[in-house]
Amino acid sequence: MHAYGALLIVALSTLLIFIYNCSDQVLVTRERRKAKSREAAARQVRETVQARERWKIAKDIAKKGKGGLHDQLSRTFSRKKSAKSDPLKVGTQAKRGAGDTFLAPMPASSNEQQSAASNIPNKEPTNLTKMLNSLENDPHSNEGFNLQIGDKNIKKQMPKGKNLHTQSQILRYAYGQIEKEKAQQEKNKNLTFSGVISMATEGEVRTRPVIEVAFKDLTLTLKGKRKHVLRCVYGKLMPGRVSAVMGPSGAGKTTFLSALAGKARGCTMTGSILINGKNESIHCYQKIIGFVPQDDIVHGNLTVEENLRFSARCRLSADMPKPDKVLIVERVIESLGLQAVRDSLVGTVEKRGISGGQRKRVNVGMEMVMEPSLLILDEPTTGLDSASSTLLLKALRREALEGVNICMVLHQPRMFDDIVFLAKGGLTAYHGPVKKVEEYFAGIGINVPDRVNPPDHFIDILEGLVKPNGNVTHQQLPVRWMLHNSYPVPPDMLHFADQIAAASSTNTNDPPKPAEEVVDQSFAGEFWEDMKSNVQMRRDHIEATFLKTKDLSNRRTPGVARQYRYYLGRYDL
Ligand SMILES: Nc1ncnc2c1ncn2[C@@H]1O[C@H](COP(=O)(O)OP(=O)(O)OP(=O)(O)O)[C@@H](O)[C@H]1O
Repeated sequence: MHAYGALLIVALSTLLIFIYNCSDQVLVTRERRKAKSREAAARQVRETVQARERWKIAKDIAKKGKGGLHDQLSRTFSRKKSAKSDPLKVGTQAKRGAGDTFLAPMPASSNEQQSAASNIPNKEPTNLTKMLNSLENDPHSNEGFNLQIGDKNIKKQMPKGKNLHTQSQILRYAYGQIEKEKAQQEKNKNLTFSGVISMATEGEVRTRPVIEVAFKDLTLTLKGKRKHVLRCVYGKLMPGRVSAVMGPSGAGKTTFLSALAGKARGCTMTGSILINGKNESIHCYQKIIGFVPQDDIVHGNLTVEENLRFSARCRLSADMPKPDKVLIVERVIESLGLQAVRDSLVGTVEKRGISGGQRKRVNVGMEMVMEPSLLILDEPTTGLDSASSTLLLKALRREALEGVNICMVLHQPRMFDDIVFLAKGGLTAYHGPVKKVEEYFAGIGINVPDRVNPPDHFIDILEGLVKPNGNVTHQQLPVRWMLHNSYPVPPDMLHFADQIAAASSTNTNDPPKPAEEVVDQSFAGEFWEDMKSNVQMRRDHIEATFLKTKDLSNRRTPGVARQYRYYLGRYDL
């Protein structure tokens, strides 16, 4: 009996060791098979596209040939006909009958032109096109994208997932769509921004709900410490535009993004954030807000594709067909240039995976695949080389073309529409279109020297590294912005307003007073305040994690049980 038991244990252990050692091999083989089927699908789609191209060229040639023959015959017949019809001296064009088929093409009368035009389907510009035209002409216009959250058209505009079941069918569908989009892009190269959108909207492009974020007198104060980390911020982030937040280190850029995303912890927030003009909590839209923090959000033990697919399956609408989810993931892989490493493990500290730059792109991709309406990114290009950051910014630009509102902290000044300059203390020094930033600073006497990048120069001034010329001091810049926009100036900053007024009248410059008085506290008082702020921070965290807010995003994501199933079935397509 004992011998049998021991034998059974040994057999089971051997089996387990065998399974453990073979599991890697099984997974590798499975990955290889998947890669093969993907390559086959891509090849098939490419061949179809090439065949279609060849067919189009042949059709054009045939058409030209037919046109030549048609013209020749037309000339012959029209000579005979005109000789016959000359005596009748038909001044105006007679009605064309069946026998006139071979008549040479004649200039159509205006009536005919009109009727011909009326036969062409009348392509009225869509709402999105109209809006983008107006946005191009007036970037400050309050007219946003017209599609609102809760719009019933959103579902209608979704691409039909078709009844695709097998992996190769789904992949062929995804690659086919991507090839189509590439061809469209190639065609649209010379079009303007609104031209591209109008082409896109006339096709079968899905439109996302839009989020416009306006903030008024937004102030964040550290609980217990009464220190402002963000102060009196006014402005608006528009859908379809890329906004960059810039400023010196410690100015409060990350804090600003966290406040926008509803993730600011340990702070008391005053002022208001309006979503699409309504005073609603940003938490109600969490399902359609993407947030890429500075730290990694990727799973090191999954491959690039698995990470993206897992995020898409858990965060896209549960009603969306699987092929459409695959298409979205493929599109993101393509636009972030991750094709070459799609099957590579992301990696952990112990196990080396993809490079740091690729990892950063996967982080961004994790949020792009959930098709956000508001995408917030904290330094997405940090650590990337120039080519990779250009690629990433281009991918984000394409997202903006779909109406996504993008706001990110950037250090490299390029490829964005609006800019927010934060000065130390979380105060705004400028917020508006990038085109007008130089004009604004020149208006207050700050000119950019030759061969210096304007945003770099302004950040150096805000940091206090470069002294601005004239009577301006870097501490005055936020108050100058408040006065420029007639925003109320906080009482403890009024002396800056007085300095500015005095400087403009007498050209004198008083030494700046300290912005905030430092209150000396006893050890016991400091200890008590620290304790209080720690408890409040914990309470904030628990509230944010466990308290449910009303969802207004109009997206029904899979429940926890289903997400867990996706997690367990990570190798499933
Ligand atoms: N919850 C918090 N608790 C304590 N201090 C905080 C908190 N949030 C923000 N701060 C402080 O606010 C200031 C601004 O921080 P933030 O991370 O927003 O700066 P930043 O502009 O993003 O800087 P960097 O460019 O260096 O990342 C810092 O001094 C930071 O210590």
